[in-house]
Amino acid sequence: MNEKKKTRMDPIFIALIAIILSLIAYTVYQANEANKYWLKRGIPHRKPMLFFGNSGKHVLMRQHFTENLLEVLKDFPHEPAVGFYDLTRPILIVKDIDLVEKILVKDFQQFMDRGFPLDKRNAIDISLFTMSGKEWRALRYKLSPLFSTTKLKTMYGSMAECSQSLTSILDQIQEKEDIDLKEYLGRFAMDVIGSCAYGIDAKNLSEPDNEFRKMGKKSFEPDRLQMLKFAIIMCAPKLAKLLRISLAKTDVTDYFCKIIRDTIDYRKKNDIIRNDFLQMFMNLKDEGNLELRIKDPEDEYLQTEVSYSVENIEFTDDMMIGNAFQFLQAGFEATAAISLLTLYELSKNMEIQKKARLEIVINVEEAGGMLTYDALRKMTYLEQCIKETFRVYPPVAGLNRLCNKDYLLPNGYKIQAGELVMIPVAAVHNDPKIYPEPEKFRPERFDPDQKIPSCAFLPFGNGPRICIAMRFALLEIKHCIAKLLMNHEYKLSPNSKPFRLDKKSFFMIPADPLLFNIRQI
Ligand code: HEM
Repeated sequence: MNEKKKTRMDPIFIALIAIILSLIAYTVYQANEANKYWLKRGIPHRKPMLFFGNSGKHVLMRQHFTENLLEVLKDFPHEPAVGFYDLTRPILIVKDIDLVEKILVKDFQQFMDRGFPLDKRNAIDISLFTMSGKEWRALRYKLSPLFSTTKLKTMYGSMAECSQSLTSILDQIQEKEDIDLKEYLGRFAMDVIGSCAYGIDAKNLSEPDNEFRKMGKKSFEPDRLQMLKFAIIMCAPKLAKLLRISLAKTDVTDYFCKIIRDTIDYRKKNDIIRNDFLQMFMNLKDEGNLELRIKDPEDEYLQTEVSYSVENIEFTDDMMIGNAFQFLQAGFEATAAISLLTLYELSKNMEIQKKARLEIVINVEEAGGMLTYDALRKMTYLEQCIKETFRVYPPVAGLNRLCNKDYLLPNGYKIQAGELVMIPVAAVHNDPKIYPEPEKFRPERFDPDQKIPSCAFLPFGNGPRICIAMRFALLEIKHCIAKLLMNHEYKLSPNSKPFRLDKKSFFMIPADPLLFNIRQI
């Protein structure tokens, strides 16, 4: 009886093994074929590994993505564009700054989208960053006024309140005590965005163990599952859609979305109108539609009144929540990282720190002892220090663009419609032809009389898809550093380990805590 059962199972078992082996063989074949893409296109590239392409070390968290790109590009110092495999997905890396300018600015119409495969069923993934085409254009147009000078001046008061809390906490620190500034700057950045964006007192500085801080930190904590999800979304977008894979971490997004929803309800119930990001999203939702004015190229010869056709694009609930969440999240990590790294560089170069402080003190005195918006604007050397930090540690490794129509490069090579292009920011920032001795920290590179080509400095990207909040982020960082340098002197603690990049992080942040000793002035 047992014998009979065994013989009946065998064919099923064999068939199953055959199916699995065929699937493996098919997957290996497909991956192998994918690895021939740049060879067939005649584009210089590094030999890819099966399944891992050229990004294996990064995906396995053994190398930061910025280092990954720099290492590959080192093999091709004279090539303006190089083929790269992000796992199995081919991407054209363009580092020649004239080409970069064409892609990001001059021929933007052909490189308008980021090519992020967006699954609209995941509300939280819908944001200005991931949106494309007409929807992106209409929303970008509506949101840009959020960052006008008038709006920034209004938000400046909230920033000043948060920085006052920060310096009061730092005042309590003893001179010889080692402090990990990253934690304090992270709390400050969260309080600022909570307050400027949503009118919330997030209390990260006063109550460091609160839920807002924990969730904010968690949203950027890299883990292997997140890496895997990202890899599936980028390399197999159809599979990602089928499995409804989202980059969002459910507990984090649930928490922040609840805050956003509760704040909206509270404002509606109590007729509260504020001058912040959330109000703008609420107004758009009330208007119902985003109006898109489309210029008809056929009419351009008329040269007089240009005629527009108008298209209405619905501003959905999901768009409101997704964008509100992205604005909240985008403000957390990168601003704190750059503030920390500016203080790190200024602590390694005490002369630069002294020079920056002198400029701050003079301008504050001229403004009657207050760190006002206008006083801050005059601090050009401080701004140069921050820009140099951005050059050395650009938070975002690459700017992605999707080519939507065949595009001929000056060297005769064609970028095909549907191909992904990436601008490797750190490679541009480390080009010795633009920045001699790029490994050195030199704020003088950004002296007003130094002419740096516009697409040679890209921490916020460039062109119509440049970071919408660039001025806000710069203002926050500059205000924070000015306030800290006004009140304290910063030195690196002898116990601080040398800077080592955190390979697991999305941004360029240190793997070990940078320890400082501070002295009240
Ligand atoms: C130091 C801080 C920041 C850095 C370094 C940074 C960097 C960037 C970069 C590199 C891009 C892509 C640009 C491109 O593709 O050309 C971007 C886009 C974007 N950023 Fe930022 N960002 C920062 C802060 C913020 C903040 C605080 C917000 C929101 C309040 C924000 C909102 C956005 C949005 C919505 C986009 C998409 C813009 C679009 O596609 O139209 N960013 N950012």
